[in-house]
Amino acid sequence: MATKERSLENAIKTKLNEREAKEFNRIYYGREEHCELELKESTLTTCDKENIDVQAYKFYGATEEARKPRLTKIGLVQHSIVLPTDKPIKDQQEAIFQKVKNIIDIAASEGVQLLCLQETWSMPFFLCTQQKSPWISFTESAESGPSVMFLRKLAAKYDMVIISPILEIEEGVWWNTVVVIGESGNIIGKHRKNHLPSAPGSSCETPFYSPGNTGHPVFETKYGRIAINICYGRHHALNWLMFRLNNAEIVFNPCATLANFGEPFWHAEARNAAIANGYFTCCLNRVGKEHFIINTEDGDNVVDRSYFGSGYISAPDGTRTPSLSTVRDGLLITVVDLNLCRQTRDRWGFIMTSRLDDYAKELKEYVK
Ligand SMILES: NC(=O)NCCC(=O)O
Repeated sequence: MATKERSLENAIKTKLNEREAKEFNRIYYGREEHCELELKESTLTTCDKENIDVQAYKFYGATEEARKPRLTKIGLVQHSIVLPTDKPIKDQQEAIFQKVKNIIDIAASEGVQLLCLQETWSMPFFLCTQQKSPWISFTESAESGPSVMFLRKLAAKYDMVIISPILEIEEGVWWNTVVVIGESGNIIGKHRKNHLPSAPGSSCETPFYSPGNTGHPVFETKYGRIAINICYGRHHALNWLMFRLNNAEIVFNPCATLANFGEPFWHAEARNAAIANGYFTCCLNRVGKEHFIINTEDGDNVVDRSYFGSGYISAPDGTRTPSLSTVRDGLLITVVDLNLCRQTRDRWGFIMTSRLDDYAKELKEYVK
C-alpha cells in the first residue's frame, strides 16, 4: 500500500482562496507566485507512471546593463531504496543505480545542468545498524568506485555536473564524502563532511567515519561556483559562512534526516543560510522507509527509519520553492540566475556590515 502524503504545504494550499493563497505565498515562500516552469509531456507521463514527484520553478534576477543573466538549471533528486536491506549488496546497489539513472535521464531531457543526489544515495543508510559487516561493501574510492564510475559516464553523456554523496574509503579510513563530477566525466574535486552528528537519535553514524579534513572548498564548475554542506553541517552557521567567504554561489545540502528529528528545523535552516550569505541553497533529503534486521548474539533486533524528503531551493533574496513530496521519489528542477547573488548582496550589504574582524578576534580568544 502506498504511504500517505503528509504535507503541511498542500494542506494549507487546499484551504485558501486565491487572494489568501497569494498572501500565504508572499509570506511563506517570499513571493506571491511560484514562477513554475513548463515541463515536457514525456516528463509528466514518465513521472506519473513511475510515481515521481516532479516540480519545476525559476528564480530570475533583475536585468543588468553590463552583465547578461547567468542562468543555470539545477536538479535535486530524492529517492527511496529499492530492494530489502537483506538482499545481496550488489543487487541492492544495481537496483538503486537503475532507479537513479531513470531520474537522471528525465532531468537530462529537461536540460538540467547541475544535479545533486541525496546523502549516501547508493545504499540504505545502514549506519543505524552500528555494524560494518556486510555493509563495508558499499564504501568506495572517490575517484573510481562503482557509483562514481556510473555517474561519470552519465555526466559525460549529458554534459552535466553531478554532485554525488558517497561513503568513501581511503587506506582503510571511512569518510562521508561528496564527489563533484564535471561535465566531461572528470573529477573536479571532493569534500568530506565537516560536522558529524552528535545528538541522541541521529548520531549512529559518528563512530564510522572521520570528521572531514577538506575545509570549505568551493568548486569552479561550468555552471557556477558551488559548495556542499553535508547534512548535519546545516545546523552550523559558521560552516555556511565559510562557503560564502570562499565565494560560493550555490551551496548544496544533501541530507539523511528523520521526520521525528530534523523536520521542525528543515524549512528554516537552508533558507536562512541563503539569506544570511547571499547565495542559493539547495537542500534535499532521503525519502522512504528503511527496515533492518540486525543479528546479535542475543537474537535479532529490528531498526526502522523513515526519511521525509521535502527538498527545496532558496534564493539569496529569501524566496523559496515549494517542497518535494514527503514520501515519494522526487525531482526538483529550478532555473536560477546567479546574478541574483550579487544583486541581493549589494542591496542588503550583509558582508560589508558583518564585523568579521571583531568576530575573528573574539573567536580566537574564545577557542583559547
Ligand atoms: N546524516 C546526518 O548528518 N544526520 C543528522 C541528522 C540531522 O542533522 O538532521
